[in-house]
Amino acid sequence: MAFTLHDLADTIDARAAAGGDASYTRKLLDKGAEHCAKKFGEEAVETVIAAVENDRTNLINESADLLFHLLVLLKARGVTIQEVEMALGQRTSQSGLQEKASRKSE
Ligand SMILES: N=c1c2ncn([C@@H]3O[C@H](COP(=O)(O)OP(=O)(O)OP(=O)(O)O)[C@@H](O)[C@H]3O)c2ncn1[C@@H]1O[C@H](COP(=O)(O)O)[C@@H](O)[C@H]1O
Repeated sequence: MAFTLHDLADTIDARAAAGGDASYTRKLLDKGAEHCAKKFGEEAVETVIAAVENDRTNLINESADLLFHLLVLLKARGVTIQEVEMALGQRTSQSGLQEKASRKSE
């Protein structure tokens, strides 16, 4: 069976609950949400560079780093992947352009 973001989120939950610091995830979380956000930003920039350079292998690897750091950031702020999926699910009844227009009128 394919490895999913839910599997990764479960691993991150387990690392957060475990004692000690022999874990990169735990190290990030112990440094706080602001540090996790900074790391996510760095990975986003590296992903952008890979995309602009049209480096397919790097784009895949940087995207994996980016998604891992997003899940750690969500964990640091107490947001679950299910909540993000719910937000995406609520958008399926309208197009991206409609969703953008509705935000402008708020
Ligand atoms: N998917 C990942 C994953 N992707 C990227 N990374 C780490 O993210 C870091 C990003 O690279 P950088 O060069 O930006 O970071 P760095 O210079 O090493 O780190 P800093 O000292 O700057 O924080 C690397 O150290 C990668 O190993 C990950 N670390 C862990 N996971 C997953 O999380 C699981 C739990 O990992 P641990 O918490 O380490 O047990 C692992 O089994 C993996 O499935």
